[in-house]
Amino acid sequence: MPLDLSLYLVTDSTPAILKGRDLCWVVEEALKGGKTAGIDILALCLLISVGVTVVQYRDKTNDTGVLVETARKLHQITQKYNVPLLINDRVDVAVAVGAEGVHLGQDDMSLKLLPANAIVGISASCLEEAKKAIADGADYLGVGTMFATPTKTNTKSVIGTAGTQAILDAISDASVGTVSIGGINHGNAQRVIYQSQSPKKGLDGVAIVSAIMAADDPKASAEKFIQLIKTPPPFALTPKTARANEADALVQEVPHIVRKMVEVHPLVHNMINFVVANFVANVTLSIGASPIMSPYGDEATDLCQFDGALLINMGTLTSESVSNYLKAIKAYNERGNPVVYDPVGAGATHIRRTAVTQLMSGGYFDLIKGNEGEIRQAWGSSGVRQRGVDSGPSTLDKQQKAALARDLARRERNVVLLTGATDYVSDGERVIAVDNGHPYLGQVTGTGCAIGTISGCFLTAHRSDKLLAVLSGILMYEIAAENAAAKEYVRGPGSFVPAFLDELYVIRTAAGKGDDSWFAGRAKIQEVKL
Ligand SMILES: Cc1ncc(COP(=O)(O)OP(=O)(O)O)c(N)n1
Ligand SMILES: Cc1ncsc1CCOP(=O)(O)O
Repeated sequence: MPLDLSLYLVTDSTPAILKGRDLCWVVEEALKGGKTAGIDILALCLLISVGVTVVQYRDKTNDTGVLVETARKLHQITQKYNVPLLINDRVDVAVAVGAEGVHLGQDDMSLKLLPANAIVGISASCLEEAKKAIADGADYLGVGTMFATPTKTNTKSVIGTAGTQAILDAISDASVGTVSIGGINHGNAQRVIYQSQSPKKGLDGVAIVSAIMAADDPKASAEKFIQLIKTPPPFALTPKTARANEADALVQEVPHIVRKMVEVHPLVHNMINFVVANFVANVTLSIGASPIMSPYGDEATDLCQFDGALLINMGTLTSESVSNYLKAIKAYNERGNPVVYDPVGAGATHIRRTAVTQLMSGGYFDLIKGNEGEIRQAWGSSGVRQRGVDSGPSTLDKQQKAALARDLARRERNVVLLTGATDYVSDGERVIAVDNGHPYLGQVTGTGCAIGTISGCFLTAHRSDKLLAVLSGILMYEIAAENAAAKEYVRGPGSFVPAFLDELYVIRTAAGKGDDSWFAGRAKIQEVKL
């Protein structure tokens, strides 16, 4: 029997999950997936999996007699679908019913009783456990716990996608299979797979308990998982046809996108550091959008209903910030609204480095924006040490910066903006270098943070091409800075700030009237070919 780990169902017999339904009925529904009645189920499921591909019978409460009886019934069902049945913890039960194998924890029963061809899965929550499981002969690893879950509260550790990726990376030479388990649902399954991917090894599937076993329609739930797993999410935007000069093509669109943003008048929910909040609110108003500052995660449930963007800027992190951010990210992700992440000072302290990992494995960011040190930290480079929030001396040349932005965007299926004298923005396919702006921007606190908020405004207004949205925001912003710095009364950062707000307002007013002259010939952008 083939071992396809793509959609791995772990059963649960507790009343809260089964809700009065028969365990075998739920499992059979999940095995059927979307198979149409009337078609020869066996023939069909051999051709294409549309339901779960492995079943693990996991029952922590019943006695051995019930376990054997239930396992036998389940086995009759799984055999119809040519899907392996594995038994959790109990090698003796697996042997008694002739199940295809077992799933064991690190300290569970010995394998001696099992036939040689039995499938053996072993749980692994860290690298040492993964290595031990491989040495013990595991065919696959149950890697987790991915996210905290009420289904199993006695988990050893919650490792997220970053922890999973580290394990996969370290065992990339082993031919062992891997599934992730813990808190996986329709909203995060794709992200779990692509964020956990290491360069040489990725997950073979996801293991699910409640999102199928407790679903009102287990068949539909399994089918939806299969769809999500089998169709990789697109990059933030893959250009439909490669264009000879991507930068020229994008430039033509920018004034329309700025007009659109002004018309939409987006709301941005800022979870932003207190140093820059006032300035960023004024910048947002000047471009014709609407800011709200709220560090309180529970408010996101209401605020995300306005279909604006969320900005997470961790410039003044506190002990409560991360849990508040995670609540807000979840609310916006579930609603499908844009989320921008500015990992300010990401490499400065151990706490910030940990926060980056927690946040990046806890949700999806449409845009990650930061200086070189921050983007390297988000990528997971070791040894990034920022002095405060500054990037520190650059260690990368232009091509390397462009490649870093592209690779992070490619991995995260999003857009990455690496800021500096030249900005690099990438959606994993295209990389555009932007040379607009003025050195005064580097002399005023908050000018970098405001780009996160501005990007949120543009991502809200223009959702079909995230790279173009972010690029339009940067160009509006940096051209306004150039215009402000050119005023004869601007002599330094102090006089620059009011002039800058004015120039943002001037562009916004022109765009609102359909006048694009502010943009003609001003963009200094080029595509970076890697
Ligand atoms: C596929 C898969 N992965 C991990 C587990 C957890 O197993 P274990 O650590 O033994 O915990 P219990 O399931 O015994 O609570 C699993 N069951 N399946
Ligand atoms: C058995 C197990 N092992 C680690 S988490 C978990 C339960 C996963 O349940 P759910 O898919 O409902 O989060």
